[in-house]
Amino acid sequence: MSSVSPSWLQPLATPAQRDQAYVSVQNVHKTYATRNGEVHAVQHADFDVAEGDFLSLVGPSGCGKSTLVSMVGGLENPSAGCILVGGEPVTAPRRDFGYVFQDATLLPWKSVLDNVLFPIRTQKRPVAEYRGEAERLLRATGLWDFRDKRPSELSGGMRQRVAICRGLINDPRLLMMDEPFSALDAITRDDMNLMLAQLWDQVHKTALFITHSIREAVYLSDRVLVMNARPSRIVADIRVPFARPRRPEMQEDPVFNSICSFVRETIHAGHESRSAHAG
Ligand SMILES: Nc1ncnc2c1ncn2[C@@H]1O[C@H](COP(=O)(O)OP(=O)(O)OP(=O)(O)O)[C@@H](O)[C@H]1O
Repeated sequence: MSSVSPSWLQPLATPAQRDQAYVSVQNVHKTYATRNGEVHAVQHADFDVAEGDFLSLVGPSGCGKSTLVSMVGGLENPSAGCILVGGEPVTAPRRDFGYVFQDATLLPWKSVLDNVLFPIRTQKRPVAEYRGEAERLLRATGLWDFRDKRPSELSGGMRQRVAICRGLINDPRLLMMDEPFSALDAITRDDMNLMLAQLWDQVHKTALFITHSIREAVYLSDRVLVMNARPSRIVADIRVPFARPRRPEMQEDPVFNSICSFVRETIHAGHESRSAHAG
């Protein structure tokens, strides 16, 4: 790697910008007590996310990505440190959050449309008022013609699209997506990436996205945080220098490929230094 930092590589943790942050993760740690002792899942996570940014977390398996995003989403509590979203401490899941997980977990007896509207029903909001939004989302993701189908009649990619529509139906200010495409084949995954990039041009939401695919992270994101293997830390912060709308040709650009190489090398360097420690 060159010793001159490229312009897309940002300094780590810039607290001076904290006032403008929408999501603020402040020196967060998470330790799990297990039968075999303590597991330090996340250590010293300290970063902010501006409103409207699509931010991806990449890093080796087990480095704490899901734990970190679960804490931001109020599904887990930090052992130390604090997380603010919109200036409010996060202590539990919130109505203005949306979630999409690796497994779409759709209700098998409900139609596509009813699955998308399900959070509205559980939150006891007036379903009729959200039908227009459900239609808009289903059209934007190419699912409108399948609105009356059951999940078992859909492909894996279609089920994940339903899960994304469901995550967006209540117009969340923050959407968390934990490896939503990891169970899909490579061709479907490419299609999902194009679909999500186009959807983001319309919805402009703040998003936290976890993926093992470096190219997917760089293609979809405004910003990519690279995490090291445990004890996990954020080791690189990249501002992806491509305007929206994102075009598939972006993936042929030398800068795109330089960023992907940098992320890969950074992750591998963490692995190597850990192996050296272990030895
Ligand atoms: N509920 C839990 N109890 C005990 N340990 C846990 C728990 N949840 C996660 N861990 C541990 O915390 C560490 C971080 O897990 P986490 O799932 O956050 O990593 P990850 O980076 O998302 O992994 P992957 O990429 O494989 O999904 C792992 O060592 C994991 O075994």
